[in-house]
Amino acid sequence: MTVDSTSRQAHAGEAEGARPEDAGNAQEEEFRFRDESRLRAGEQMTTATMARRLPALVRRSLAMAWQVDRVATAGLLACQIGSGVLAALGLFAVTGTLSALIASGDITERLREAAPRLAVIATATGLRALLGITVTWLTGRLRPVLARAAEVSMVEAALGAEAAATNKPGYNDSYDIADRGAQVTPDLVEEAQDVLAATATLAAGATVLAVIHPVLLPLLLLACLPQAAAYVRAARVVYLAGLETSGRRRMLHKLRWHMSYMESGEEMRACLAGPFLLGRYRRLAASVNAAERKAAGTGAWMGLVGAAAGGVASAAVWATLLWLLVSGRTDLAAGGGAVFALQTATGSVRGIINGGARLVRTGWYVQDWQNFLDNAHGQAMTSSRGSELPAAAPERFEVRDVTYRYDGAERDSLTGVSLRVRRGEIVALVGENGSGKTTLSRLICGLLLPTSGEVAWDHATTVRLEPWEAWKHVALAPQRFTYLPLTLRDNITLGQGDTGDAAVLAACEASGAADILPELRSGLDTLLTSEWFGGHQLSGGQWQRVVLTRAFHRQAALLVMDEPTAALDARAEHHVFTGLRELAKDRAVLLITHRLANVAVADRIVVLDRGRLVQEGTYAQLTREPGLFRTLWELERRTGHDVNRPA
Ligand SMILES: Nc1ncnc2c1ncn2[C@@H]1O[C@H](COP(=O)(O)OP(=O)(O)OP(=O)(O)O)[C@@H](O)[C@H]1O
Repeated sequence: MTVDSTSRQAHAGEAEGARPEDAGNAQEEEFRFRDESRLRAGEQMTTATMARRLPALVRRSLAMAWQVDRVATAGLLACQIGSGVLAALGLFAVTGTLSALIASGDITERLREAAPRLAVIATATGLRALLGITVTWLTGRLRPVLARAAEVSMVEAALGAEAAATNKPGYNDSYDIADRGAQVTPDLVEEAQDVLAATATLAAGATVLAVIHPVLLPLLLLACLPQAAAYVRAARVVYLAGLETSGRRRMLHKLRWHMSYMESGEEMRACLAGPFLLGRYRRLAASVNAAERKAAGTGAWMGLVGAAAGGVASAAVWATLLWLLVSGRTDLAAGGGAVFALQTATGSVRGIINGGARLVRTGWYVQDWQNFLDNAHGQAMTSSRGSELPAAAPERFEVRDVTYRYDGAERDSLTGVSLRVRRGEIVALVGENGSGKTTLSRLICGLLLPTSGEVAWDHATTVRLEPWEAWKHVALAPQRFTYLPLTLRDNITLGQGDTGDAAVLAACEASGAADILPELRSGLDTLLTSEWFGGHQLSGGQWQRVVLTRAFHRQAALLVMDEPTAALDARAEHHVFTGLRELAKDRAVLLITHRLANVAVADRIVVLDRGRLVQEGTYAQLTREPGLFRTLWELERRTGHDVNRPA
């Protein structure tokens, strides 16, 4: 589709008779989800750079394989080396046998002389077959474990990164690319071993060839160079195309997900979004297909050129051998062995070239994975934070003149904000959409680190604290919460605080989740999802009660509730707010809500406007004095939200 025709269709929604599947924005079509910096980095990773890095990559992958399955890793190495040695023995025996058979003399005598070598050939062939089967078995055993381990290491790296890293543009894309590397880590180990085995066989062939005539081996190696270069270049083209299309492929995955899965299925149907999204999907898929087709075509051409060059070069080597024989520089008996040795060595060199090209390509992917592990998208927490332990029971959480700007954002989300909340106190954060309430709560929890200013827990700033130790003191009921496909109990405890059912049930009482329990077939042990058989699907408000239970169950010094009752019915909301004072007895509570009638429960109210703190006071003060709070509060009263809700 040309840009012109696309831009005409950009206004398809306005045109009469326009088809939704053709609707779209021309600029959007032009926007190829390209991350130029990543592409540049990919292009800089040349074959020579990769060849230099390969040994380290293979070492690291082997170390990981060793960690997850020592027996299989050692077994595979032993089998590959054994196979190489056997191939060498077999080769020596074959060339010896051929020389013996071709030599002059009595045929019975020649056969008798060849017999032990024939036995060696048979044994070596049999043993190699056995080793081949063992390699298949051990590879099948190691592959999935190694791939899973690589995936887990990525999740650990992702969790070990600053939350800010995940907000950076392109984070998910980098994760996907790295994930592809994780999937092919076992290939790296396998391909390295294949190359090793082929090298061992080549060594044997080389020894035989060197004895027959010193020119043969260098000639053979030289002849294979153009083919090797072509294969590696073809692999690089495919790799770079993968990088270039990764953003678009992610989008395809997302669109498929939204169109097919339960979560968004209803909206897709009722809003007739299907044809529109399918149209978008098809256009995007066509552009990815075109890029991949182009790369495959270029790769195939390079392969063809390489193969042709390889063919010509091999013909030259064979011609040299023929010339050696015809000119009498090599006798016929040695020539017979040379033919076989050359055949084997050529096969080995091809194996090394093919394996080597695959190894380099896999190396590029695995390098993406390693990059992610090493710097977790450039923001590993180990390099940005200290290791100080928080107080056993932090008393005071203080924000001092904090400014915060998200990565890639054009303006600050918070500017010069100061605030303090102590245990036993409820502080409410209010303000219009986008005023910075959630961002401020993330900073107080230590999830984000300030761009300037500081957040202190008692005397330690969050940047100096060991984050995982610090978060033991935080209970967070976020605005956008996570539906975990686990049992109700696991959804509440998240595997922590083994305090028994009494504590879990008390938290359920406080959040109102206790009302759900009679509906659940296995009580706390019911699986909360219908994605699998036997699971139970909760409603949106019921899920919010579960998330509140999760926060209440944690005996944390800081309780942050971001729109905790947005999905709750009036009775449940009333229940949560009447219980809040009791919960705050031993906690510092930060409450974010748009329902201003509810903030009467707070000791202090802080009002944010476009990232700045504009008012602070009690409910009584702020409802009296003119200002943003009172304006919003009056609007709420006029639209009837401020009704006294029934208990
Ligand atoms: N992950 C993010 N990456 C970039 N910018 C963000 C991110 N999250 C929030 N922002 C920006 O920061 C500003 C404040 O957002 P924040 O979510 O803190 O507001 P809020 O007051 O909690 O809004 P709401 O009432 O709608 O929940 C907004 O302009 C928003 O666009």
